[in-house]
Amino acid sequence: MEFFLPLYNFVLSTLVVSVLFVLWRVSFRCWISPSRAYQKLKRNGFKGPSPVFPLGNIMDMKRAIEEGSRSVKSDDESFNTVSHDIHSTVFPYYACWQRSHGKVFMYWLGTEPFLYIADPEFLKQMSSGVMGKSWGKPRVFKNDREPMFGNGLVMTEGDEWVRHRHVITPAFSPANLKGMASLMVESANKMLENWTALINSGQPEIDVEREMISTAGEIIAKTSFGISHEDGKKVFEKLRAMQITLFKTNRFVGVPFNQFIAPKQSLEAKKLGKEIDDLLMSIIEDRKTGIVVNNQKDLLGLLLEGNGGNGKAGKSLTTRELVDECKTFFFGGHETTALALSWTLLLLAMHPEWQDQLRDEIKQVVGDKKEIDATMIAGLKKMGWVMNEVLRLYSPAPNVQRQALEDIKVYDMVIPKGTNMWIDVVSMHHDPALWGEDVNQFNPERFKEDGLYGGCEHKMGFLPFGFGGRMCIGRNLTMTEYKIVLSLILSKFSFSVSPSYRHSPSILLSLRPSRGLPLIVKPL
Ligand code: HEM
Repeated sequence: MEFFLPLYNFVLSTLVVSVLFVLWRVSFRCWISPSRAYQKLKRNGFKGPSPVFPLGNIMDMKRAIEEGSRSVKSDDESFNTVSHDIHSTVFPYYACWQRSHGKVFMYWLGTEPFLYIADPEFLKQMSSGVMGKSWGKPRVFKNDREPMFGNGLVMTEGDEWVRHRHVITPAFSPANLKGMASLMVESANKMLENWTALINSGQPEIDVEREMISTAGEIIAKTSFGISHEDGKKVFEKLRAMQITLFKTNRFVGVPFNQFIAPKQSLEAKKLGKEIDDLLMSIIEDRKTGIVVNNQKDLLGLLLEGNGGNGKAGKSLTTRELVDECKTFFFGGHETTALALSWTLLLLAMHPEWQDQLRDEIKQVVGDKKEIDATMIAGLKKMGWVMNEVLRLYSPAPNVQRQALEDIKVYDMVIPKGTNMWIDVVSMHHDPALWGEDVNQFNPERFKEDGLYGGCEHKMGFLPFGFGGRMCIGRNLTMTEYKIVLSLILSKFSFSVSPSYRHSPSILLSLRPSRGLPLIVKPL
């Protein structure tokens, strides 16, 4: 017995030390480190709602959402009137905190500090002198969205981001986008044939949001990695399933060990992520080895050409990186564009005079040619104003995020390294101080004289595609797709708001009509 005593003591003390170590790590991550960050932000003059450990302000946010939905019953009159004054509907907690703390304050998602910004001048001061590569992306979202974006462009940082952006940018050149236009026309025409069949069968009410998501999904899958073969279709379906798994659940982002709150969903997302990676990996390998002889001008083809072209180490992307970029294009690209088109159809349905104006413009630009092509895009000026006005009122990307990778000085305050930033685009786009008293009216003409900023009082007040070096890489692709799809729709159909439409914009990563967008569609 005495022989075993030293071994027993050793095992026991190792166990105690290990437990103490784990406890220390947990309390450092969950308590000590956030408390230090809290004190530092407070010392620097940043105020905000008081957080409660370990949920931060999450319960306040949930309460504000519940109160908002309780105050609007489904048969409520307010559903039948469409108000574009949406900030307090989609972000009730920020609207409430703004009233007490102004346009810059701090709040907490679990144990993660966030600096909320809805003041364009503060944003300008904060970002001047910080290069694209010096911004981080909130770690808490990187972990959470890993199965969707992997280490693709949206999430990379530092020199890695520079390398990815440098390799990918040429794929989005105007010449390459022109090559993709025919894929867009093809998918849009397929959708419109389907509409004609529905209308002929006596169903003039069409949920245009569902239609746009599916068509834009097909377009982005074609333009990213080619959907023409069966594998492409499978990827597309799995990518959609993963998005729904990740964003339709209550996951307490920012709360330590939150993966154990919805373990089934976390595992499901991981499983889907792995299946998508395997499918994309085999598509890429087939292209690389020439098994699929492909002269399609999709983004993957262009990136592979780029890779083969210079072949320099560090100037190309590995197969793993290409997989992540294909996923990033899909998620970053299809829903945002589809929502821009869906909200446009709603606003045009409410303003038939703008449908007429755009139809006249399309007739002038397309002339006696049979159909729109990429060379005509630039001529559709009024359509450009409409697109900007829709992106202002219903910005599909309702926020932009950053993380400070080093201390950042703004006026006499310091934003400490590690602080996350949440830039509230919806608030700035609906701020009467920036846009005037008609801020909540649909008025595309505000972009007539000032095509870039729509007469906004501050150049950082209109940010549908973000800002600085990290601005959206797909904005020209979106513009091309938007104008092609909208021109084809307007040339063949007119539309009005269905009596069954209920106006309920809400956030599910992007800003979407949560009860669909039924319109009554008529052939011209
Ligand atoms: C209406 C359509 C779109 C909207 C509103 C939109 C909006 C945005 C926003 C707000 C950002 C963040 C910018 C920042 O952090 O400053 C972004 C980044 C990005 N977008 Fe888009 N986007 C759209 C379409 C697309 C498309 C079609 C693609 C690709 C095919 C795409 C790919 C990306 C990528 C890869 C990034 C990350 C860029 C980087 O960090 O360097 N987006 N987008």
